[in-house]
Amino acid sequence: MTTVLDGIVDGVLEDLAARQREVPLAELKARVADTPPALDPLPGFRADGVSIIAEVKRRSPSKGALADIPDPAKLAAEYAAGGAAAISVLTERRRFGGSLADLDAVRAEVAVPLLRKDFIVTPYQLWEARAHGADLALLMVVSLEGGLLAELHGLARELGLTPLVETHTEAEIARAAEVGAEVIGVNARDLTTLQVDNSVFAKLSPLIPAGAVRVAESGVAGPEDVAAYRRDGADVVLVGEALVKSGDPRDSITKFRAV
Ligand SMILES: O=P(O)(O)OC[C@@H](O)[C@@H](O)c1c[nH]c2ccccc12
Repeated sequence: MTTVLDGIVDGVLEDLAARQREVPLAELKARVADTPPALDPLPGFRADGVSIIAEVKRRSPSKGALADIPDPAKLAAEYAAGGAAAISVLTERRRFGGSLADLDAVRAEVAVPLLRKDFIVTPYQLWEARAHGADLALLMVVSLEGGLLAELHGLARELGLTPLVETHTEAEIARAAEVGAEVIGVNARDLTTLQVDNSVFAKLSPLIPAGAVRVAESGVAGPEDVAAYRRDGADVVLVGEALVKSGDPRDSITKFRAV
């Protein structure tokens, strides 16, 4: 059965092929050599209280248009001022309206760690992430079969990137643990069906190895949702929609951090 996710990844691979024709890997590698080293997000993630990853997200396959975000750097500056521990920049174009240009713009504006949020299934995308100033990269277990998860996890770390290893099931947590993931996310949204179920985090959180950072992803509408994730063991909560639609994202993050 083909899922929503399969369709997204097909589009990602077509866009990727076009970029690879434009920018050979050797050129990306040269850019990486000239890029300042990646920032370490772990101290911020492990700090007292709940940490927030604030996402720059224009639209999504499940919700359609969320916000225009004509100036992603300005939004990111608000996120940083509110005390976000990291900023997630969606770079997927077709379904989420993002780009590497958004990542560049945000990188030029803020000094907080940046997550490249995309459907990363090849080494090239990790080199791109680093070349465009990302400090973290999303690796979705569901999309990385066989040895690919370990391969990309290893390469990310060689590049100084911190992998955020995203899961949605018990079996995926086991695979994240197997590759030694230090930062494990549980997405409340099943990307094969787009259904959101916030209770998935509470079920899977106890299965995350002790010592790994626990990230609750998706499904936050307000501070009470952050508080619930926190009670269920989240060190970090990743929020998109509620922040891009908030009239005052700085204040929203301040409230989320205070739960
Ligand atoms: O807008 P929300 O419900 O706060 O969700 C943010 C984030 O968790 C979501 O954008 C996300 C989580 N994992 C992903 C993987 C790919 C694309 C998007 C995502």
